[in-house]
Amino acid sequence: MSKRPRPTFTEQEALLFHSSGRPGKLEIVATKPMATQRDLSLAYSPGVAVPVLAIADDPQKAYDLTTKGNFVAVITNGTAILGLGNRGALAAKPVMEGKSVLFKRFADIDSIDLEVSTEDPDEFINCVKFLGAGWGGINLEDIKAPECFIIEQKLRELMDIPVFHDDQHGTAIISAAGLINALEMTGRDIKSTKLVCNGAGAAGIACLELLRAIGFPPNNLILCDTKGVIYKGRTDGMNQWKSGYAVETEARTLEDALKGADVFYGLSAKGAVTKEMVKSMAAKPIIFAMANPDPEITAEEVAEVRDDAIMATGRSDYPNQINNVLGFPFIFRGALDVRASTINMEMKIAAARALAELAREDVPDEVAATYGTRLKFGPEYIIPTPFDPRLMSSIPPAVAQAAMDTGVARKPIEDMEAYKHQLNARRDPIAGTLQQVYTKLRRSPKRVAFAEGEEEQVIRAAASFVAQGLGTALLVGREDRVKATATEAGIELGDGIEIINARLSNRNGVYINYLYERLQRHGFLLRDVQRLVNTDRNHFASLMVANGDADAMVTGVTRNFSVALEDVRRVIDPKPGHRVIGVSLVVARGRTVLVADTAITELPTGEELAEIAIEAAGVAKRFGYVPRVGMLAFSTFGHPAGERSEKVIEAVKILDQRRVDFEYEGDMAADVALNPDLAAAYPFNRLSGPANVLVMPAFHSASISTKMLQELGGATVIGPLLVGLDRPVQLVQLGAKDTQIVNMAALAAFNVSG
Ligand SMILES: NC(=O)C1=CN([C@@H]2O[C@H](COP(=O)(O)OP(=O)(O)OC[C@H]3O[C@@H](n4cnc5c(N)ncnc54)[C@H](OP(=O)(O)O)[C@@H]3O)[C@@H](O)[C@H]2O)C=CC1
Ligand SMILES: CC(=O)C(=O)O
Ligand SMILES: [Mg+2]
Repeated sequence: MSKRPRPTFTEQEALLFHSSGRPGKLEIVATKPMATQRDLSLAYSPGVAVPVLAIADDPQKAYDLTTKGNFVAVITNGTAILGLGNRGALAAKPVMEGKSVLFKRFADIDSIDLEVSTEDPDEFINCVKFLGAGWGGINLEDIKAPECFIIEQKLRELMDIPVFHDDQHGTAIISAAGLINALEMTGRDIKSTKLVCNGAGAAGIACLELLRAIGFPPNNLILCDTKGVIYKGRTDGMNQWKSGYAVETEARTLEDALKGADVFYGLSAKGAVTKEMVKSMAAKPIIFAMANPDPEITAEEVAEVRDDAIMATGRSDYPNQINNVLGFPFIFRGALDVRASTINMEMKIAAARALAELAREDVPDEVAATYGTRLKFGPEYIIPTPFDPRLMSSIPPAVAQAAMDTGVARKPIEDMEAYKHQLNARRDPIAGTLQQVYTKLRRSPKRVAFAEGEEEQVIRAAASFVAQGLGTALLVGREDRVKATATEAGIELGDGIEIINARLSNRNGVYINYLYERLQRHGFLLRDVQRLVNTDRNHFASLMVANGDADAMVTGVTRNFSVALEDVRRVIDPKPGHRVIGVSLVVARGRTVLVADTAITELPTGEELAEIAIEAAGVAKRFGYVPRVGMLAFSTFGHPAGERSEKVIEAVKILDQRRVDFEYEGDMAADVALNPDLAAAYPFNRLSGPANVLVMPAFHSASISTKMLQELGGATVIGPLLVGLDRPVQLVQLGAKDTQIVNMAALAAFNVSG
């Protein structure tokens, strides 16, 4: 089996990720203006009394007047944190925060984590039942068996919102989906397939419950725990839930049970299965080793002893990730959207079937771009990945439909097609965009020169670039300095990082000749050029790229953008027939737009604005978008008239003449370009939807608007990306942090300007 490169990270990086900036992973943002006295009077007393009385009168109104309908609480007591066991409620908080941000990231669900510090089920139940009315649903998490069964069952009885223990049902749904496909691929029938599940806790028991519900004969399902096989008559380490799955069998150990078995489900702990056991399984065995963070047996170990296995783990860095992240955001999305009172078995089966179905479908272009390759239904692709954008439009409708069919939907969906469109609009596209860049690089790693190689954050970025399998990092700097900084900061300089000292490099002769040729008629003496090559890292790194010694370059941490760009431009020209511009990716409220020119031309002419539009549309295409370019001004279609708008009008005429192959329109104000309701006043507008590329009338408006969006609008801004140079170079902002540098290095290596 082929292995994807592992996006490894160090323990230090994991801690820094969580502690940097605002500690933790979540913040709460107001959705209504809180600016004036009137706003406050409406948000709080006295205005808030009106919705209070409305809800007191009709509790269902809480869905319309509060966050309830889009709000899920992730609740734990920390007794079974991943496969790490009982580590206490507080230690579970990073996992629960993680789950909350995944709800938001994948399904636009707002969520809060709650850590309840008790191991007593009754105390836990009491706590949750009194708190729960304000939420649309409850995701119980990492609570150990058997207490989790008591807690969930009781809360389901007491509450009229979905209470869903994700380790039980989420895992059961995702693994069932993968299994349905693996069975089909290996020509097996559900009625005669023998499955062994190691782990008789929350996840293991629920998985078998779902398998029975989809048609597995109970006698073909063998369950094991730390004491071995759960057979009829066993008394040691038993409870009523395990008893429900006890079978008549001679097998007493996992080793006995796996002899000749078709399927292994691992929901226990790292390393619980040996290669010998895998060897003893039936032909074409199906092995789902799902313990986190490390599986029962690794894909490599299985590959050593079998070449006919279908292998899946809970990890994102190998093919076939069977992890509940594929389910919970989308299952709750569907349940919340019909205001379901519960998540029942029919909804779970519908989710599993929809997920299995999705992996069999042809992968459309947009998804292929996200994966970096066109995956095909087969042993290494039995289940979609969490980044598959189709999950959002296929799982929630299936869950919602099943809720409606079984009478638990309090607000049935009237138009399913319209609902699917709404779901698509809720997706956050930028993560997919960056994911696509990273995936492509992993398949075709590049050599990237990090010009400011002695800076701590640059060394950190280089180490991360290499560890993520994106390529080789060439740190330009003095070896002793780089090493001393790395040691002091606790960064390991492993394979894949090369330190290149400009002064000692054997390429200097070549670089000096190259640069002298370019600069000799621009007032530079040979001595000046020698000094630049030997002592200036931007010149040196640019020369590496220009002479094919590096594929791409990143710089800018220690120098102003314009100064760094000047250095680079001495070495590298614009690509013939292209214009150098800056494009920023602005991500806000689930929408990504490209803004140009955010870096170079101060007051572009009409001709220059047209060229900027062409370059920016090219970048949009490289990212997999179909460009719709809004040529922005303070005017909309000639009103009010003004000198800058005339340039924009001229640019549109030039684009008309050039018959470019993308949609563009203007002059138009930003709100008309982005808001279809406002655009409706101009029926002749040629854009088929809201603009996704905004060409600003001048550098100042581009720079000011993106920076304001970042500071005031909560937008994430990536860039400006330098576009139109003959070689891939990216400049980060002065003082950029390591993650920003890695992103820019990756974007440089990906070569956004094509
Ligand atoms: N991939 C995914 O999406 C998910 C994976 N998981 C993983 O499943 C595992 C169990 O989680 P969960 O069910 O919540 O935990 P629980 O604590 O509820 O259950 C753990 C079960 O595993 C058994 N067990 C532990 N170690 C071994 C071992 N070495 N050999 C055999 N049995 C063992 C325990 O046996 P006993 O009863 O004898 O104590 C118990 O039955 C974890 O590793 C977790 O990360 C869970 C949810 C989702
Ligand atoms: C993924 C998950 O929920 C677990 O391992 O517990
Ligand atoms: Mg869990």
